Amino acid sequence: MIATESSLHIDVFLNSCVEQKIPFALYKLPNTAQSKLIVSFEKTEVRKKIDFDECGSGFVMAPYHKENELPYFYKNDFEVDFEDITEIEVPEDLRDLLGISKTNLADKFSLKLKSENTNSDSHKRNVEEVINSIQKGEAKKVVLSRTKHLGEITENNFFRGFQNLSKSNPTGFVSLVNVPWKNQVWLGASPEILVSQDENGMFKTVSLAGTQSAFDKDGNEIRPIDALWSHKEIEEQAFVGRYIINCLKKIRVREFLEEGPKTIKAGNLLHLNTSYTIDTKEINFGNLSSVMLNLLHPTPAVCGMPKDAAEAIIDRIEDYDREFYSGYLGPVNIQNRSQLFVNIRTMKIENGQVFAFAGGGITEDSDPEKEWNETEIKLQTILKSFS
Ligand SMILES: C=C(O[C@H]1C=CC=C(C(=O)O)[C@@H]1O)C(=O)O
Repeated sequence: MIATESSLHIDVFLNSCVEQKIPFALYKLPNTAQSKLIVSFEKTEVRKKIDFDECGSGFVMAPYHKENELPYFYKNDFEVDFEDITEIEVPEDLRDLLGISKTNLADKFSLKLKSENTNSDSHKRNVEEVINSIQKGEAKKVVLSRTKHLGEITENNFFRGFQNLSKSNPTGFVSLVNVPWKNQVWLGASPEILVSQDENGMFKTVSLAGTQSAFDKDGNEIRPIDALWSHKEIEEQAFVGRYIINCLKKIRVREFLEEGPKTIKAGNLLHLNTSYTIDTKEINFGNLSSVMLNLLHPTPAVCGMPKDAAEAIIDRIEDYDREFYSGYLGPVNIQNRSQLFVNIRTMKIENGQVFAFAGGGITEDSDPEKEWNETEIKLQTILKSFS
């Protein structure tokens, strides 16, 4: 695109939106090169229960705790699709709202890493406590997570962070979301579909769990087809699949296509993945996505089994608020498609400080040391944003 009077560098535009507290969501769908930017002109927060038939088109950002907090909804007042461009045409009214300054924008998204070593003791103690609860019969699987203060942003170019993550995660849902009401920006690359429904009424969800590095100890890439999985990981993933099938049983949906488990690559990691596809037209269940969204979230990939017991254990043992981590996010009713992803492999930037999040499924066979290492390699995914 040729730069004109009303065109702006996308990085200048995004940073100005953050400064001026204008809500936006920038995202790239898995296995595509195209990105989309959605900007809402609504300065006050819009929050609602997500029913795909009623909520209109826009972007959804939902927290983990569904009881306390409704999802945020970003109406698509302004939309741009782009692939290689760096300039976007900005309408006059939005330009005025932004008060753009073209100067002083960093060329990088860089981080001053926190110098002190992270102490693994408290997470390992928490893992042990969860294993004890499981041994006492309180639950079968619990996803225990932690947050890590990575450090302070030194050069602030959010678009560069998004581009870096898109490059290192071609198969992920990469997103950069400004949540001005909380003074937070969230950046992540999710490997996990929660619910999606396309223009032909095809519904999809997945069971994703089990984690290993995509590289062997010599740094060579492991082909997904060669990956070996332990009993613990196979069981951990099966819990999620069983839960999805139980949700379908509850609403009497019997016709679905189950594919997997297969090993998939997500950035620097490998996971076990099974997908479930349903033709909503064939079974005459147009609103399946809304019903399933409500039943599925939070799945045992981020919470546990049985759900209520796992939720209570998480609330008791985790010593921080997950906020949007392990919630869900994505476009709704955009080009007749809705695609919501689980908000994992993510970080928040708040007052220039960066906090990343990672969790792992604990079963009675878990080993605290290995669980700690798993959260560390998951955090590596998000560190790829910086350069
Ligand atoms: C909860 C996370 O990952 C989930 C998704 C895939 C594999 C997982 C696991 O192996 O434990 C988790 O269930 C996270 O990355 O923070």
